[in-house]
Amino acid sequence: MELLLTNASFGGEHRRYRHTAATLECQMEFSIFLPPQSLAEPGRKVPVLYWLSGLTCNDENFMQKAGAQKLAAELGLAIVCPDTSPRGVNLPGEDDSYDFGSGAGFYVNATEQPWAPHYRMYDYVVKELPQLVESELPVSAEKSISGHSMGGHGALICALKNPGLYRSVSAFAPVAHPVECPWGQKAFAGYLGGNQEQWNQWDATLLIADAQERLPLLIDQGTADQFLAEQLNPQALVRACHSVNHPVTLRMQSGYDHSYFFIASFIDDHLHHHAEALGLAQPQL
Ligand SMILES: N[C@@H](CCC(=O)N[C@@H](CS)C(=O)NCC(=O)O)C(=O)O
Repeated sequence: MELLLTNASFGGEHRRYRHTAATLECQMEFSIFLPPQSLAEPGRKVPVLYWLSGLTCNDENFMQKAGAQKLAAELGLAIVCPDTSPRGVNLPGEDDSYDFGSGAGFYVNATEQPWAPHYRMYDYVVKELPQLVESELPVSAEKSISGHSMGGHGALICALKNPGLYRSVSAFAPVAHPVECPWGQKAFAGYLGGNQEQWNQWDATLLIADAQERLPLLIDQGTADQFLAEQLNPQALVRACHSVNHPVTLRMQSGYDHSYFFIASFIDDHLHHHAEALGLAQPQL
C-alpha cells in the first residue's frame, strides 16, 4: 500500500492510499478518515463506516464535501471511501458515458465480456478492501455501510446479501430499484447481460423479500432531487419492506436536491445511527 496524502483533520487524519487490487486486476485508490482515538495508542482499532459514492465520483467526493470528519472524530469512527469503478483498465467504451464504465461500477460483479475480469466492485468492497484496511490500518472488523445514489444502492445490496457482516446500513437517495430505471437497466445489461434473472440478484428492492437478516434501513431522499422521478423510486423499496415487515425509515427531505449539499445536511443523523449500532458512545451535546 502506497500512502499518497495525509491531512490532519479534527485531531485525526485523512489519508489517501494506492494499492493493487487483485479482485479488479488494477491499481486502486481509496481514502480513509482515521479518528484521533485510532492514532492515540498503538494497537487500538476503531469501528469503521464504508461509504460508497455515486456516478462520476471517486474516493474524494465524500471526504471533501460531506463534512463528516468532525462528528466521526468525536465518535471515534473511521470512514473508508473506495473509488466507484476500476481505473485505467482501458476497456473499449469505458469512458464514453458518465453512467457506465469508469465511475459507474454499480457495485456488482460483472459477468459479461470485456467487463468481467475487472468490474467486480462488489467483491472489492465487501471482501478485498476491508481485509486490506483491517490488516494494515487501526481499523476493526466492526463495520457499517452507507452511500449515495448508485452507492446508496450499493450499500443496501452489500448489507442485504451479507447477513451479519454489517452492524447497520443507510443510504442517501439510493437507486432503489435498478432493474426498473434507466441507470440500472443500462448498467445491468452491460455488466450482467440479457438474463433478467441475473439482474434480480443485484436489486435491493427484489432482495428484501428473502433477506436473511432484517437490518433496519435508514434512507434520506430529497424531494427536489432531479433524479427522483426517473431513476430513484424509493417508494418501491418501501413497499417491498412493508410487505415482509422489513424495518425501513424513509425520510423525504423537503426541498433538497441530489447533491452533497443534501448529504452534508443529514450526514450527522446517519453517523449517529451507525455509531449506535457499532456500540460507540455518543458525544455529549
Ligand atoms: N453527471 C450527471 C450527474 C451525476 C451526479 O449527480 N452524480 C452524483 C452521484 S449520482 C454525485 O455525487 N456527483 C459528484 C458530486 O456531486 O461531487 C449529470 O449531470 O446528469
